Amino acid sequence: MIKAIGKHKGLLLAALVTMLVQVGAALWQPSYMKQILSVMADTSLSLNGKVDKISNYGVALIVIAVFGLVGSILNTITAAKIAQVVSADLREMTFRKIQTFSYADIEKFNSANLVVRMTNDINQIQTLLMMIFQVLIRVPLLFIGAFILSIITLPQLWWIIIVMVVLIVLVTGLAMRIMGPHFASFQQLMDRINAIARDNLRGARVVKSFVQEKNQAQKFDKESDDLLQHNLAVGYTFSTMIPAFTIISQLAIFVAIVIVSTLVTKSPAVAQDQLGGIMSFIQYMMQIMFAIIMGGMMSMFASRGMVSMGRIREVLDAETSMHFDTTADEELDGAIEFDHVDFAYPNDETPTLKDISFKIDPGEMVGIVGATGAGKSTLAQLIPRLFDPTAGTVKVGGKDVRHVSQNTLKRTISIVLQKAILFSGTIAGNLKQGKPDADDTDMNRAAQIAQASEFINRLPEGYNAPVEERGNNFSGGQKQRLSITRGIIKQPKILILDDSTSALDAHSEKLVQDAFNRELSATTTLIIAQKISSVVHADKILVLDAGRLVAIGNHKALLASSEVYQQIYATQKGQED
Ligand SMILES: Nc1ncnc2c1ncn2[C@@H]1O[C@H](COP(=O)(O)OP(=O)(O)OP(=O)(O)O)[C@@H](O)[C@H]1O
Repeated sequence: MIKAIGKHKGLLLAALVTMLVQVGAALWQPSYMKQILSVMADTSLSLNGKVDKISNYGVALIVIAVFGLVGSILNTITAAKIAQVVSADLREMTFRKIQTFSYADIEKFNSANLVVRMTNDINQIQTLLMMIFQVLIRVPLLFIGAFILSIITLPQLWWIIIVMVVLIVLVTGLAMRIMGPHFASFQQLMDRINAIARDNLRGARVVKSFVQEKNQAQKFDKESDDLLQHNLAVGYTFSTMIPAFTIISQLAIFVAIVIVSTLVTKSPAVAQDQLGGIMSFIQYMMQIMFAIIMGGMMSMFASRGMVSMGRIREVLDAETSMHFDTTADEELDGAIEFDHVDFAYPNDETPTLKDISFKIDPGEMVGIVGATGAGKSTLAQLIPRLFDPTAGTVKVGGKDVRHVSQNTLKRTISIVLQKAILFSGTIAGNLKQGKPDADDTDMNRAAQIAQASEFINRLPEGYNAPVEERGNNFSGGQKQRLSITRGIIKQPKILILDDSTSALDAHSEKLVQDAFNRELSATTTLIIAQKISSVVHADKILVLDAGRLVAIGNHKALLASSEVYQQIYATQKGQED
């Protein structure tokens, strides 16, 4: 953060200078008030003499006030600018950092939580920065300046200032103690509220079809009411704090006036000076009170801002759990090898994969089957290094994936995930995520294999057709075909299809498979499938059961030897019949 602020030295200086002008003007004004009142009470001056002097002081007062006003406006503008540019820098730094996170890092933080950090937490920091550059230096300067000047103005009343300061500090301290814990809860509640809202909106179709609106609303209301309670507690404390300050200051003013009147009555000789002084004294008292209140407010925003700053620092300082070798990019073949691989998800104690070993030769078509939750997707995600195994090694082209460059892995492997995720933009934009320099020929070739060209060509804008947020303007099957197109466009050596034809009808699925056999015969293809019919022709089938590889072989061999495979086959056959 200091680095981010340090980049804007010119603005920092401007904020400082304008703040000093503002404080100077505020502290200077009361002394002129004192002069004006002293002139009025001066019996030795003629009326004309008094008018002349008062006019001069009046002009000086106006000039100082104008300086103060201009200083204040410019300070607000510069403070706002610093707060905005620094928070924009922080937001961009945070986003860039998140882009370097591995899949495991994102899981660890949780994506809703990261969104809150990039929005709400950055806003809190922006407010804090604005406060810092408007009041941080102003508060102590104003406090010390007004304190000294008030005592110089009416030395007899020093103790009133001390008593007032002690009382205000006590009230402010008490209020902070009451409000502090509520601030600490704000951010956690915001995380929870955001997570509910995000899940609800993302899963809008599920919510509607299961008529879950009421449940969702109740869940949301509970968290929102919690937040309300904390907000109310802060509000109530705040609303008692302000009248308490008013009472303290009015009492102090009252006592000061009573004492000055008594002094004046007792010794009229000093009346002129005392009377002039009381006005300035009251103004300084107000400034002291203002400084303490501003200090209190500042510490309130600071406590919220510091929590947010801590949360942003956590992201910026996070060591990514995955480091890629900086070795030169290389050409790897499509061989895959798992050697005694164990894997447990972050924050999960029980391993999802246990002691998995197998070899796949380049160009083979391999099926992976197993009951739901057996670990098929997890196994596939270790090949492109979305996660690292907790034990054992995963090799691609004969090399441990931890010792090849990220670019090499990206070029060699494509994974088409179970859930077809498209980004808003155009079809071409989405396909180019697979190969940035893809031309029309590349797109056409890939789309034909994935059986997507038929519906893309029917769209008036073809490859430039718009894709809405999360690809919502396409059907499930179309989204899957577009994802497959994106996966094969770069002609990878290894293609992993994680249940990626599940939304296609049997005929379309057959067309995709035939096209794969024809066009991608040199590509190692891993097909994770729910249906055995999707992998019967595979060279090999891996059978997973509760995280273990229980059998490996072709369909015929497995039917003869694997009990788990026989069971799956029997259930599915029953369903088909
Ligand atoms: N991101 C994750 N964090 C923690 N646990 C996970 C995560 N993803 C999956 N799991 C757990 O790992 C196990 C294996 O999940 P996986 O998705 O690999 O199974 P699968 O065989 O592909 O299932 P399906 O056929 O239903 O897709 C499951 O018990 C699941 O709960």
